[in-house]
Amino acid sequence: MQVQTTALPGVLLLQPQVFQDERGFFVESFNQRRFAQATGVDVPFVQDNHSRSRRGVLRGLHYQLPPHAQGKLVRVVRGRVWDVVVDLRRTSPTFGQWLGLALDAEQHQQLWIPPGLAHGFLTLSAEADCLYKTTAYYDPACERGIAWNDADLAIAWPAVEGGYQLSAKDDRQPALARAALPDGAWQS
Ligand SMILES: Cc1cn([C@H]2C[C@H](O)[C@@H](COP(=O)(O)OP(=O)(O)O[C@H]3O[C@@H](C)C(=O)[C@@H](O)[C@H]3O)O2)c(=O)[nH]c1=O
Repeated sequence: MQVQTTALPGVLLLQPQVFQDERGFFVESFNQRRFAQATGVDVPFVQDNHSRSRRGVLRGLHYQLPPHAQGKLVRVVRGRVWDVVVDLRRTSPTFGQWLGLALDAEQHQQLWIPPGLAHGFLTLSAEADCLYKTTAYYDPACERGIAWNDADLAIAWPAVEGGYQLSAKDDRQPALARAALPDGAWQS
């Protein structure tokens, strides 16, 4: 597994080894020991999520507050998305900065997002299936969001034919400046 650091501390782009042959491919999509060795992150994952989205669907930007803050290991098994994370860790040198990158089913990349970042994605292909593991259970009471189009963040979402489609909830998320953030640690 190859590990690439990113502009946001702790956010890692992982490239697992893909075994191609005449039948198709094989990949270890998750191996706890290999993941811990490669990233230095040794955390239990407790929930696996799967969402399907049509082109133009934009989900996000989502996070959960402590004590249910989530680390997420994200991959795409069908189609292509543009994935975005925003650093919400007040003590981070990159607080308030965002990172966007493409994830797709062909390349099998995975994005490790530690607790303390908001996450979202835009579907670029006709359909996309996104799978992600989380380090804490879903907790609606701790669920929070930030506006995808917050002018201060100025996220450069790619243009998509037909425009963006959001949930009613994501249509009215607050700007980062008005978002509920903990002062202290994000780790659960
Ligand atoms: C996230 C989640 C949702 N749900 C339910 C609540 C709701 O009725 C339905 C759809 O929820 P949402 O609209 O929040 O789904 P969605 O917009 O796909 O939310 C997800 O977005 C991406 C970007 C993330 O990073 C995830 O952590 C998660 O927040 O599924 C669960 O039961 N468990 C979960 O873990």
